[in-house]
Amino acid sequence: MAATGAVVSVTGVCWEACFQPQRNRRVSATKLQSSSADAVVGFSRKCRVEGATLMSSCSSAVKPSSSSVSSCSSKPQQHHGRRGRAFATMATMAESPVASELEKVGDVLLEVRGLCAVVEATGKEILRGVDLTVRQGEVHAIMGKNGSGKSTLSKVLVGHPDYLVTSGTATYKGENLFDKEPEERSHAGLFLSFQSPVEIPGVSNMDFLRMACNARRSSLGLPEFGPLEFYGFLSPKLAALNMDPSFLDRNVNEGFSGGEKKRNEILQLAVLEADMAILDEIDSGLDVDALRDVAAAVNGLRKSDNAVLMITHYQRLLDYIKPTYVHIMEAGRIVKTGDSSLALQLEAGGYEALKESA
Ligand SMILES: Nc1ncnc2c1ncn2[C@@H]1O[C@H](COP(=O)(O)OP(=O)(O)OP(=O)(O)O)[C@@H](O)[C@H]1O
Repeated sequence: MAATGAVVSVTGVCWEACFQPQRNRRVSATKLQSSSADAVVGFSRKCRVEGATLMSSCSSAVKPSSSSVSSCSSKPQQHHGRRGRAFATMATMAESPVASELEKVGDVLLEVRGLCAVVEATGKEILRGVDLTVRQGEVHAIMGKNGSGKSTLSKVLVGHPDYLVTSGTATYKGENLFDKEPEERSHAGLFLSFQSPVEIPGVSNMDFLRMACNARRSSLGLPEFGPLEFYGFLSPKLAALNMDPSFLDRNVNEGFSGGEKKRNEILQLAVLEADMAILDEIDSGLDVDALRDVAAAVNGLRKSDNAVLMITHYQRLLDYIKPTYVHIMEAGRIVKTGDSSLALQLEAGGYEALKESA
């Protein structure tokens, strides 16, 4: 199933369509039904080859800005032209776990230290020493002015091919995240909901979701769902998001409105078994009802052993999904961390007010 882009985004395969939408514009349903293992392996091989090539050619090309205030080294550590996406377990979308359960201090799920990354093609430095620790049961909100590097951080974590990590570390579940192919990151339970979800013509939403779900289940040693069984599994999730079943027959995101695409991203999140969901501006483009539905769905997925990292510009999302921590990102690094009051302070006075209070 190489699905082509579709399933790759979940298993590592769909990645290709997501990040090279022009090249992968046409993904046939037939292709989706072919062996996903072949697709994933083939894709991984391709990435490794590209990675090796890019690594060698980039070592001289990458020259972080001398005006940068970062302590990032200029030597790329690893090419991250690999992708992956995953999602978190969804027992029910209706109810959040009890607060006391979530308030327990969980194990560290993701630990990022001194992460620096550049645009692979130009060497432009974007991430300049990000430090971040996410524990199980936590919700982290990352806020920051436009262009501060929030989306880049999320994409580097899942292995977007546009970026090179030049220094720093990211440990996920105790293992080096950057040692993993994107699909391995996905299988390990890392999921990214895109800020601008791509359309995948030729691939029905139902096929995409089922293949993504089954790829994840296989990686967990669980039996795959047949079409009918999957529909039974999917229906309540669809209902919880107030999505019409007709969306399942349409091609992935094709012709969807901005808000429908966001709901569809969360539907993907809901059918996948992930441990860490990175949600990049899931609130953008949503009307008030859709925001409430999407937030309820995310809350319903929260468990004591998973975590959410949300990128947002607005308090309105945090009214629904309460963050454990709020981080402010500026010029490629996290410059301030606090509790939910930090977002309220930001809402009231803007970024200048935060600087004054620093
Ligand atoms: N592939 C790329 N090629 C060139 N520049 C890039 C690339 N990716 C990111 N950038 C630049 O890096 C900076 C950070 O981008 P990023 O999308 O991470 O910001 P952001 O904080 O998510 O912004 P916003 O709030 O507007 O979504 C921007 O100046 C952007 O133009």
